[in-house]
Amino acid sequence: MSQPEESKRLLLVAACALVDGDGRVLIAQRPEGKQLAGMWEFPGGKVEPGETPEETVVRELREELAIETKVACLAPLTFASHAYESFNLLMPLFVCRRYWGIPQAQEGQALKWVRPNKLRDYPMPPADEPLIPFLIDLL
Ligand SMILES: Nc1nc2c([nH]c(=O)n2[C@@H]2O[C@H](COP(=O)(O)OP(=O)(O)OP(=O)(O)O)[C@@H](O)[C@H]2O)c(=O)[nH]1
Repeated sequence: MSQPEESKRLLLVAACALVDGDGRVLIAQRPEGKQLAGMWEFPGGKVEPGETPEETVVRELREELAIETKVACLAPLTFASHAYESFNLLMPLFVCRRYWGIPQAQEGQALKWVRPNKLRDYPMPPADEPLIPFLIDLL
């Protein structure tokens, strides 16, 4: 059952477009069993209490992809604001070109490096679609 508008919570999620030397960005496929399973998304996750969104990205890149980066290596690009049925999502999107290690899926998720103008070939959560033109412009 959908919740009335006024009781929807605001969920803060921080996400990152990792960029390689060829100007491609990394997307990851949400595993089966999760909400929005099969959709391709930017690495990231919920901002935990006490964290800055940048710290969330550094942590999530380590947990999901086993790579290291630094807060100083994250540049804010834009944000997504989307009303899902049960929550309102606010998702800053950072760009990261400097990181250490080769991304390897730590949670069984498929990974793909994609040129921004090909992102529309991959089904993404509805919140993500408005982000694509910003990446096309940047890269
Ligand atoms: N990481 C990420 N999350 C996104 C994107 N777009 C988008 O709508 N989301 C939503 O933001 C939330 C991210 O939360 P999450 O990844 O930490 O959580 P999850 O659903 O995997 O749950 P869990 O980690 O608690 O099991 C999900 O509801 C996800 O659908 C995106 O590009 N990247």
